[in-house]
Amino acid sequence: MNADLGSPRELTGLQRRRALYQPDLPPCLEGTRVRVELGDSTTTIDPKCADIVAQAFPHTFGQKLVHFLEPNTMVSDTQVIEEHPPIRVGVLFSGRQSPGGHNVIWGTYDAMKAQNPHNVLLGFVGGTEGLFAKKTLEITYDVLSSYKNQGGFDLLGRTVDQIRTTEQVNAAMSTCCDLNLDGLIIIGGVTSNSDAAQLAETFAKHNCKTKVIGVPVTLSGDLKNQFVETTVGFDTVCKVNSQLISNVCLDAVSAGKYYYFVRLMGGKASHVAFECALQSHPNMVILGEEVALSKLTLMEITNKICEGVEARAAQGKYHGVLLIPEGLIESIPEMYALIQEINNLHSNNIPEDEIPSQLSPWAAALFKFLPPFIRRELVLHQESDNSAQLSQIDTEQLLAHLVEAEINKRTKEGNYKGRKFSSVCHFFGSQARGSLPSNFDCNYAYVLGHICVQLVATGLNGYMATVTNLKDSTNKWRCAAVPLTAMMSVRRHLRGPGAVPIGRPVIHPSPIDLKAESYAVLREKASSFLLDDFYRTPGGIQFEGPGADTKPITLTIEGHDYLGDIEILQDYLEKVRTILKPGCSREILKAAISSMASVNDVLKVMSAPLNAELPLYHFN
Ligand SMILES: O=P(O)(O)OC[C@H]1O[C@](O)(CO)[C@@H](O)[C@@H]1O
Repeated sequence: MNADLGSPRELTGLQRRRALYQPDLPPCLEGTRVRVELGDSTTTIDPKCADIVAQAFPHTFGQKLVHFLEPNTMVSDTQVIEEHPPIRVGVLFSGRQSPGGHNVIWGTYDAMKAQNPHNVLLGFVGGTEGLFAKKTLEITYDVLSSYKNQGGFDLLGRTVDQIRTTEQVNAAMSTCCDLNLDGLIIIGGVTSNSDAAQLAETFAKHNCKTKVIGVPVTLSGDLKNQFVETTVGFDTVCKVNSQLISNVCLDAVSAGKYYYFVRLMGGKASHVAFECALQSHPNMVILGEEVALSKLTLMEITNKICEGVEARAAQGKYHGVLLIPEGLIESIPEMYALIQEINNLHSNNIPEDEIPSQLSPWAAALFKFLPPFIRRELVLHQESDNSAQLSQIDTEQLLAHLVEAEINKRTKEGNYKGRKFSSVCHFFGSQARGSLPSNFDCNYAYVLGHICVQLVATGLNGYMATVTNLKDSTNKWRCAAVPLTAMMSVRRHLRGPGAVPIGRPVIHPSPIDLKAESYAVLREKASSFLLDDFYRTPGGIQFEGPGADTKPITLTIEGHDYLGDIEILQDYLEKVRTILKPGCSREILKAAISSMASVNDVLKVMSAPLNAELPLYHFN
């Protein structure tokens, strides 16, 4: 563990200014008389798995949904927390670094101190290992001061995102009992929240008083379902990556000689690559979900890219930008089968260097076909969820290598008459993960921290803190909590009616919905993206001024009551265009903004449409 964790740090001017930013709270969380309503009982996200989940979680399955009420709502069946006896809560970063994580802790701290100044918040230093080893740091005003609205997870750090074995669960339980904790807040993605559910169940079974609450924090944006609209960190990571991608696009078109192959972090699902494509308009993006659906082979993907290269060469263009998600490699059917074999060998404790010789003849042939660097990366030890280490597999280099070989072949055969193909490869991962969080992530995380405290105070166990209506301004956000078991399912062997569920219930990463409106928007633009160099420059994250409160494009598009009606959008856009002239004065801008339904409507209009770019407006 790093000895510097949690120490006060010297902040730059920008960091100091960010530390002063005060996230907004929705009305339902303001004041000390927060009202909580219990709603319908839950089953699971996949009704076919309900029995299995119920059996695995007899103490925590089927609990009710929880809503936080607006201060003036008249409802009879509500719980108003009048008195707040002092509570003790522990918090840890279980998942991977994601911008905004610190604000969950800040929100928790503020809510606890508002309830009762004697409340105690303990942070576990070093994530799960700190939890097992009872290594804590008391969170105080001073400790927090240099971490508010800041990137990283370095207030507490993290180790392995895993609380799963009996030994680990028992260690966590004895820590919570010894420290007399009323609540344990686990910050992380699908894996961490699945483990949180297991811990909640075990604590309930053993009458341990600690209530376990999960918080959806992961840059991957894949903890997404009917209850969770997005995760903390996704917005920031997409904004930072989109800026980097757009820089690379401008570089590519300036020199006119390279193809940039950019792989983006984001786990198994392609949400980050998808959102970044909508924000920066690269020439091509290949989503893992599309490849899995069409069962495209490695060679078919290579040919698809080569066709794009040829089409651009026919227009005299020898540059381009291609985005791929890190999970693409696992979506390619033959690679998936190979990776599964490797995973099985790992599970049987076969050492990395012996894996190649133990593969089936079919898998061995594919393995041999791959370039040596990919072979080395494929056999690396597994992630905590026993899957391949996607961040370590240079799929962008593999594709660049295969495309080059194919273009050379076509050139020799006389089928490609353009210039030589050249590529530059990048992996954009931790560059974005460590960023200062956007206002959206700062607010979202801070609000989630507040919700966690109310859940612990209400005595709820095995819940995830959630916020919906995120596409709107903070004062319209709806705060809630959902039993973790309601998000669980069991993977099936085969698709179709004969499918047999296998494995233990967990919260699975959600793939991109290829029937969603946002995906239709992307596909509609695909040929223009490919040929027209329709690059978009969203710029760096804006912390103040117009643009500071923009939301992820996918989140806004899927907010149907807003963007579903394209005519309303165009109407707004027209209004903005006529009222705001480039370089207009601050007064006109203010008047224009207040004449709109809300500031957010204006900002959404300015940020969301793909085909209707607005000029930049400057304050005079
Ligand atoms: O930082 P680590 O431990 O290498 O983890 C990397 C993984 O974590 C994530 O950032 C989030 O799950 C993935 O996108 C990535 O593959």
